[in-house]
Amino acid sequence: MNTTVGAARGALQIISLTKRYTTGGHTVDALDGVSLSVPEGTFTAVMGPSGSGKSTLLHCAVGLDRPDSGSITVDGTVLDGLGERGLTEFRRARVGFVFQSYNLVGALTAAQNTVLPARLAGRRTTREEALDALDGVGLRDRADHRPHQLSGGEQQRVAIARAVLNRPALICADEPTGALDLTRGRQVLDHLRAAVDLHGRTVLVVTHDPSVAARADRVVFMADGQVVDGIGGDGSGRLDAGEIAVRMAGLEET
Ligand SMILES: Nc1ncnc2c1ncn2[C@@H]1O[C@H](COP(=O)(O)OP(=O)(O)OP(=O)(O)O)[C@@H](O)[C@H]1O
Repeated sequence: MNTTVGAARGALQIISLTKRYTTGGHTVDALDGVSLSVPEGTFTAVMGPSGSGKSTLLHCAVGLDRPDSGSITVDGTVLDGLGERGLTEFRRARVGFVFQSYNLVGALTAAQNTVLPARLAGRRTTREEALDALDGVGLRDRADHRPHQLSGGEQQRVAIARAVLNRPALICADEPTGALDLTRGRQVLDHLRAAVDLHGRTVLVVTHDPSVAARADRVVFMADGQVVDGIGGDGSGRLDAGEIAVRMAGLEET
């Protein structure tokens, strides 16, 4: 089944993506014909049972992994034919990461980490720019701290400042609040929301948490490597965490 959710044009367009893993004679269709369009300036959450293909989808969308077939376009850049070097340049210039496994460089200060992707992409940056970005996540006074001197939540906020400063076409987050307490998790979501509402960024978040998904404009549900359901995205206002939890429970039962 191919399911297309959302508008025809967008910051991210995924068409008929497939990805199969074969390990020790065992085959898994991690992505089984996923089509998804994420409009610019929106916040989309991806939910689904464990093993449904969420991380694989996110990794393919940002060029960290390659699908077996299908097409991915991010803000006009078609990833399909890009070589390793092209993909690396694409990631540096066009995507902001808030991933647990793609975190801050330990030897650099918060300010240096914040401007790192922009510098790697060849853009000149100033300390003032870094301080402004850190100010946006309430961490201006921590600019000269190194990651080990920051809490987990503060590190996530530096990752968000970094993601926003680089002006990427797409900000992707994998369980951005997973390791955080309620208050810090809420702050991280406030900052991601502000990146969309104040800076017009496009955000894609994978989460298991209905209250996190409820902060999105739209929730896309996956099961068995396919997009099987969606909620929101029609501009009708706040999503309801209870409704999201009910849909998730339905997927986990099947
Ligand atoms: N490198 C790999 N080798 C073999 N199988 C893999 C690999 N990566 C993922 N898979 C399999 O592909 C399927 C989808 O995995 P994926 O990590 O995308 O799911 P997920 O929805 O993100 O799960 P979770 O919520 O548990 O993180 C799973 O069955 C998983 O075991």
